Amino acid sequence: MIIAIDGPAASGKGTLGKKLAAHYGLRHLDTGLIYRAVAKALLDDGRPADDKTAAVAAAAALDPARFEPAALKAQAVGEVASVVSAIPELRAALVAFQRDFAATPPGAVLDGRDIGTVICPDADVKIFVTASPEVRAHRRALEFAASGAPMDEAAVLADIRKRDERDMGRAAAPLKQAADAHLLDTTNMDISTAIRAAIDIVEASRAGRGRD
Ligand SMILES: Nc1ncnc2c1ncn2[C@@H]1O[C@H](COP(=O)(O)OP(=O)(O)OP(=O)(O)O)[C@@H](O)[C@H]1O
Ligand SMILES: Nc1ccn([C@@H]2O[C@H](COP(=O)(O)O)[C@@H](O)[C@H]2O)c(=O)n1
Repeated sequence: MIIAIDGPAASGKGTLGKKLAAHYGLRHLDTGLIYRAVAKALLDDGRPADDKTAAVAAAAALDPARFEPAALKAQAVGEVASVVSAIPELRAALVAFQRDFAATPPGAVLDGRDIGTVICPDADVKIFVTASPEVRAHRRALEFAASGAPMDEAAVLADIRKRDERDMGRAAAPLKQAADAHLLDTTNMDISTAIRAAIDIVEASRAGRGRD
């Protein structure tokens, strides 16, 4: 089974992706980490975020087994990731890895921005998870504070709005809900309610097409 989860920044994609993968015994790929790793490579090398050649070279050198999520989750890395991810050549260079991951038994949950629309258009289940920008900013600010790197919530909200706009407005694989994706708005749901709702979506989809 392949489950595609897309949605805007800090909407809860990774949280749901991890839980669904554990629940169904699938592998999980947070595809945002890939774009963040390319962004970090450019930052470390002092390259501009729109350096196409350096971005494609960084993609070719990536080793997901060596990703350090804590460093990649920094706000500054996310900001550059949302610029670098608009480069069509970079996106093209990353397609095969993501599709191979999805196709490897026993199946996978991938979360990102273009999973249901571009990477896995034939996914068994597609979920588009969202929440209001204010709620997402609040959750992310709590997360930054808990990690020991507190950030002003208004600044987090501004960053989220800017990233959403870039991700939805770019020409290459923009963030949008696939026509056959189930919308999950978690604005008024706590984590356990959101997970239950996501499992209900998967179960309803499986029942609809005969369990696999
Ligand atoms: N329904 C929820 N209620 C409360 N907090 C939540 C909920 N869903 C996720 N969170 C929290 O919100 C924060 C962002 O969630 P998460 O990292 O899963 O989002 P994301 O969409 O994967 O983010 P990114 O865009 O960076 O990939 C985390 O701290 C997570 O614990
Ligand atoms: N499939 C994807 C995943 C991510 N991006 C870009 O990377 C940025 C960081 O992603 P997070 O999920 O970790 O927030 C994001 O803002 C996107 O620009 C992408 O384009 N496609």
